[in-house]
Amino acid sequence: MDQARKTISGHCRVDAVGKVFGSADSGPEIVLKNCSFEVPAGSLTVLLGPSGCGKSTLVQLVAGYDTPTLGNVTLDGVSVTGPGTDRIVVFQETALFPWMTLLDNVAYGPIQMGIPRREAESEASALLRDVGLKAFEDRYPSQISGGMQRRAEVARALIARPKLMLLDEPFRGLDHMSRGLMQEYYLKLFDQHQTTTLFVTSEIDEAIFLADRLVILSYKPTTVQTVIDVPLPRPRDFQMLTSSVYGQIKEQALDLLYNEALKAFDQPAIPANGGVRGTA
Ligand SMILES: Nc1ncnc2c1ncn2[C@@H]1O[C@H](COP(=O)(O)OP(=O)(O)OP(=O)(O)O)[C@@H](O)[C@H]1O
Repeated sequence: MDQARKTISGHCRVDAVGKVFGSADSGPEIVLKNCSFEVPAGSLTVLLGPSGCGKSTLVQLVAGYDTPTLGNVTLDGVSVTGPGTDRIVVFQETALFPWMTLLDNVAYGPIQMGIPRREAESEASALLRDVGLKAFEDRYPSQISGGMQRRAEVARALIARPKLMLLDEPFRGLDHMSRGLMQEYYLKLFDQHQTTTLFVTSEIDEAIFLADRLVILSYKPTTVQTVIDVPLPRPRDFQMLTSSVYGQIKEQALDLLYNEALKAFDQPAIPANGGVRGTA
């Protein structure tokens, strides 16, 4: 990867965003309320919040797959009004084409954009090497493990040179050891490519280990509780999980999240009419 590709673009602002879901039948559900935070260019910013609080909803709004009810999202000062090639989302579910080899999967996007096949394949091959899959580039997705599939997906996202990478719980569902290894791998990749990243997780350890800054969310109606800078040096390794800085940040994050997680746990089921009382 040449220096020219190291970018300091991708500054994202989520400004006073609100999102209400619902229908005439179910009634309104205020999921996000006055949510504001920034993803500084070149940073790895992690959104951390209890399950169901609206993290994926925020990703959808930043990706432009959905629009806020209130507020605004900008990327490098330009309002997000729909999906664009400047943002790539990597989801938990694999989106690799099962009928293509890993090399073809990663080279697919550039070839579609008109890049000559040899050039696209050479770049795809270099990226697969970066994610530790060089020896597997002729395999099909079904012939590799779940963790390898996620790495191939990250390679496929990086080849598109997005300004902003959005990763929505990409390591969810992997076993504990694979997840830890994926985090280390991902950090190496981030240090190398420096693509501005918004990473979503509900795992505190994963969040602190990866983040330059943590954006901690409340439970619904969800807003930003606080933003915590993570001053752990890079490159990082798992030894840092025992450092005092790490311990202090974890304590702070746990304090903030515990009560919100309880709210999520205790939430009563929403009745079919969304809890709206009839007028007798
Ligand atoms: N398209 C939609 N229509 C109606 N409600 C929605 C829609 N998308 C999300 N919601 C509601 O928004 C809330 C937040 O969902 P979201 O998936 O964003 O949370 P999350 O924090 O990503 O959850 P998890 O950590 O469990 O993946 C939920 O109550 C969900 O039912």
